[in-house]
Formats: sequence, C-alpha cells, structure tokens
Amino acid sequence: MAAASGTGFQELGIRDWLIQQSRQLGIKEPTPVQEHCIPAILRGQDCMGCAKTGSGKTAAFVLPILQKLSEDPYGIFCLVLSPTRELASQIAEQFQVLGKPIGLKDCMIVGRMDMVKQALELSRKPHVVIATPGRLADHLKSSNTFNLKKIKFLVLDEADRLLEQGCTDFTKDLEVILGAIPAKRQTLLFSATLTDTLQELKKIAMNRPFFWESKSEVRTVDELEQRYLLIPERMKEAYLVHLIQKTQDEHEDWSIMIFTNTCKMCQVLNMMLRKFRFPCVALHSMMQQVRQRFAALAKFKSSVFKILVATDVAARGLDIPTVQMVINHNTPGLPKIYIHRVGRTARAGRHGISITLVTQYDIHLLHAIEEEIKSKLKDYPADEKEVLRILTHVNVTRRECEITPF
Ligand SMILES: Nc1ncnc2c1ncn2[C@@H]1O[C@H](COP(=O)(O)OP(=O)(O)OP(=O)(O)O)[C@@H](O)[C@H]1O
Repeated sequence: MAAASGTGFQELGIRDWLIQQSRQLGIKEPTPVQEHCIPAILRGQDCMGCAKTGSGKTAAFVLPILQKLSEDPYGIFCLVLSPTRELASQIAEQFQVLGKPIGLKDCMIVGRMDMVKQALELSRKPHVVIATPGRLADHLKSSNTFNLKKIKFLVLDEADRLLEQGCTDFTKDLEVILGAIPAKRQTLLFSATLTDTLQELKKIAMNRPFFWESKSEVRTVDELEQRYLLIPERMKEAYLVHLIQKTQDEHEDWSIMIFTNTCKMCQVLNMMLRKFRFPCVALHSMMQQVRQRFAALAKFKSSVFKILVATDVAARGLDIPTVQMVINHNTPGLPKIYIHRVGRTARAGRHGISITLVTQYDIHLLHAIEEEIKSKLKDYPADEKEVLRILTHVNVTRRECEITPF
C-alpha cells in the first residue's frame, strides 16, 4: 500500500521490534491514517481516525498500544470494542501476531461462547481484551472476578456502528462498560464513516481528541471500480448467476462477496447458488452456532469456497484480501452501509469491483449513495441475452429454495 509521504514507522516513534514484526504482515511503510494517528496516540492524546475502508486503521491503533504496553506491561491494559464477533477475532489476530515478541496475552469476549471459560480468562488478567459490547456488559453485571478499573486504552473500532441504534442496539451495553472503566484513559475511535455520530463520539473521547480524517473528497478508494445494474426485481437472481458464471469463466483465481438485506434472502441465495454448483457459503446473524459462523468465514478466507453470501454482519471491517468482487443483491438504504460493503474489496491498494443491483424503485437510493461518496457509479455492461436464456431456470430454482424450510 502506498506510504503517505515517505515517513517511516521509525520517524513516527515506533520501536524496532515492532517494525520487524509488522513486516511479517506486509506492513512496511505507514499508510496516511497510521502516519497521522500513531504519533498522537504515542503522545498520549485521545484520537478519532476516519479513513477509507482497507486503509490500515487496525494497525494504526494496535501498534502504538503494543508499544505502550511493552513499556509498562500489566493486565488489563487495553479494551477494544467491536460490533461483531468476526471482526473481534480479526483484531485479536493482529494483536497476537504483532504482540508475539512481548508475549502478549489477549482474550476475546464475544457472544454465544462459553461464559464460564471467558470469566476464567478475564480473571487471569490478559493484557488486551477484545469484546463485543453485549457479552462484556453481561460479564460486568454478573462477575466480580475481574475489573477494568486500570485500563489505559479504550478502543472503539467501527465506532459509529457501536453508537447507532441499528438492529443490534449497543448503547445500553456501552453505558455499562463506560461506567466500569476509569475516566482517565486514552480513548481511540476509528471508522470509515464517523461523521454522522461525531458529536456523540466526542462525548466518549473527552480529552480534546486528535481528529484525523483522510482529505479526499471521494469516500471510496480509487482502486475500486463501482458499477450498477438497473434491472427488474424478478431478474435479479438470473443476473446474479450470470455475473458469477462470467467471473468463474474468465478468472482462475476469483472470490466474490454477495450482500443481502435479510437472513432469509441470504439463506435462499446460498441454497440456490449451490444448486447451480457454485462453491458458496453463507454468513448471517441467525446462524446460531458461533462455530458455524467462524467455520463459514474460514472456508471462504482459505478459498475453499469462492463465494460468501452475507448480511450486513459481514459488511464492516472484515479484511479478506482475495475478495475481488462485491455484489449488492439489494441497493443499501443507507449510503454508509454501501461504503462499508463495497469496502470489502479493493483493500490495501489492490484492485476490486463492486456491482450493485438496482431496481426501478431504488433509483433514489442510488442517487443518495452517489451524493454521499461524491462519485458516480457506472452502468455495468451485462449480456442481457444470456440472462434471458437462463431466467426461467434460475427463477424456478429460486422458488424451490424459498419454500424449503429455513
Ligand atoms: N502500512 C501498511 N502497508 C501495507 N499493508 C497494510 C499496512 N497497514 C495495514 N495493512 C494491511 O491492509 C489491510 C487492511 O487493513 P485494515 O483491516 O486495518 O483496514 P481498515 O482501515 O480497518 O478497513 P475497514 O474500514 O474496512 O475496517 C490489512 O490486511 C492490513 O494487514
């Protein structure tokens, strides 16, 4: 990924052992968000970082936190909050790899995993706790075997999502957590879309935070080719099958994420695409078993499955470098959701393409997206004749899947 201005990690104040370790992840020169936020964090300031998807926001907080931890190691030193289990696990991984030389002990506290085991891990004072708010609040309410009274760092990754009252409302849990941590701490907030919730965020990062936002007008990365297909609702699935077939025929190495607006649709599409013998797997919040969710994601990450059909549970933060294409089966109602979804491709300087399926009823949503990202989407030139050829077969198959019990 391109460095910001030739400033190296050393000049930012990062120590040699961490620089060496970062190289293992291909992190050699700082990205702009890292260049600006790392020195502020090392100086002891609160920090709000708003930078495009895939621009290295995770390392922008992991590196300075590890450095501070190495100077004064104790547990529990840092608390990171994340909106989803999958994202928490990815952040934990970066802490583990980068923190290996100092014997970092981390602990993941996420829902639908064994509470007793988690309580035990917390009582062992890990250096870093990475948690989803709901489960951590449950522990705080029910256990006295650990406390967060000494934490130095609070990180809110995807900070705006943590404050939104979406289908999962984290605000009550956040109140419990904020009540359990010291007022004197460093608070770090990161997201690709901070602006809507800026005022509320400022209340959490009280100490006149250092605020850094990437300057570019356009809010999506240049390496991302953004397309749309204006089509009738009843032809969506045929277009989807066509797009996947085309990608499979033209590329040896390919990987696609498809976003749907409901768990049911996610399930139906997954089932339908499997009937067409596409190697795909689903990820949505109604998959009860956490193990099942992690397994689905692992299979997609390792390219055993080339297609991941997902709801917005996978829209934020997930870093899967191989994803070349994002297909939005529905036009997102909020531009912000669009930005995070398409940000699953074209990460860390790679090229990627997104195709948004738009019906005549969604044109206003498309316009809202274009206004927000300050860029126009281009029409995708699909082979309509081919789509018409497969239309009946695809629709019959989809209907079969719809009546299969969920
Ligand atoms: N300085 C760097 N040079 C090269 N690659 C980097 C650098 N910093 C981070 N990366 C890599 O870039 C990828 C994206 O980083 P990361 O997941 O932190 O993005 P992000 O900004 O948090 O994106 P999102 O908004 O989608 O959560 C990761 O694979 C990470 O290892």
